[in-house]
Amino acid sequence: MPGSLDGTETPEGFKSGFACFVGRPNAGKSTLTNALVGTKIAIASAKPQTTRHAIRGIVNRPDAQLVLIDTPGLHRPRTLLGERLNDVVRATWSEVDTVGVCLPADQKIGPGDTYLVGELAKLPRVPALVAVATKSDLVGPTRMAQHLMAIQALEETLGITWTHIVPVSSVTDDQLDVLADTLVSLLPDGPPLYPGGEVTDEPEETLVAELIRESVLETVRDELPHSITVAIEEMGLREGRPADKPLLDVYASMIVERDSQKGIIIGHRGERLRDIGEKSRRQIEALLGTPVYLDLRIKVLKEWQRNPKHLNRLGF
Ligand SMILES: Nc1nc2c(ncn2[C@@H]2O[C@H](COP(=O)(O)OP(=O)(O)OP(=O)(O)O)[C@@H](O)[C@H]2O)c(=O)[nH]1
Repeated sequence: MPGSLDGTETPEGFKSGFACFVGRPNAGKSTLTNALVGTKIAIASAKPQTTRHAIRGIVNRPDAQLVLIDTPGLHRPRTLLGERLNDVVRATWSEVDTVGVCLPADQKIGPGDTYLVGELAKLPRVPALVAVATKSDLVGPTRMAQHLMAIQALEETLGITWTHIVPVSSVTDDQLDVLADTLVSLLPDGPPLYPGGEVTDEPEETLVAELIRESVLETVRDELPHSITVAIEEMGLREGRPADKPLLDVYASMIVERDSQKGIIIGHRGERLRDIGEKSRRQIEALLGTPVYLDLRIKVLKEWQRNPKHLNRLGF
């Protein structure tokens, strides 16, 4: 008996399953996820390694439901955080039906890419691999042809098989439909895994923390390395408000490693901190559709990336 979506029967031949995009930092994974899902969920930014959580977007079509998981990048592990992230990545890879390996067309295939694909090849159960030549708008046909040949050549050097190789651009919407069809074709038959129009099953607190982190990175640009994380201390609707005038209280901490970084975030006379707070608040309101009171603080947790106690508290 097929499952039902909004009370209607699942059509014959309906497909559903999971996919994730992998690739070096800045390969265009988040942008591609957003372009396919059509809602901003994963966090895209010009800075590498902004995606730390497995954020899912759902592509709902009349013939299929494709659940996209946005994993953090695989690192050559140097810190405990790096190792934990790699475990998360491998666990995700083992659960999906297909992995889209994003190889940006404006960059030569490098050691980072071969390392990544090599790691995929080592999994006990290798998912269907689709090579996605991202950012096709940035190159001409000659460069694209070279790139596609280099991608093809990985089959022999790494002992893998691409089920498909698809060039796409998330910016000009080039071939996104082809990619969606390709990924859907690799899913098993089955009813929708998530009924209704949900686009994410990530807890709201995680999304809110990611939005704040994005605002910080946008505001401080190149002055702050990636040693910042955001923790939601408390989040809830304020009691005693009339039902038509809800207010969401959010108490959040931005966690940095050094006092000097705290100064960078605060800025001259606290201007930056105010900017970050304002930007974050507007984004959270847009995401959740509720007015927000945001209490944003900065904490210095020395060397949090290396300390297991801190990592556990932060959910890594
Ligand atoms: N021209 C062009 N730029 C793109 C395209 N896709 C992504 N970008 C840009 O490339 C940069 C990185 O994109 P992201 O989607 O954040 O990359 P990512 O792979 O998720 O990056 P990490 O989170 O660091 O792993 C951003 O500045 C995007 O705007 C594309 O199709 N064309």
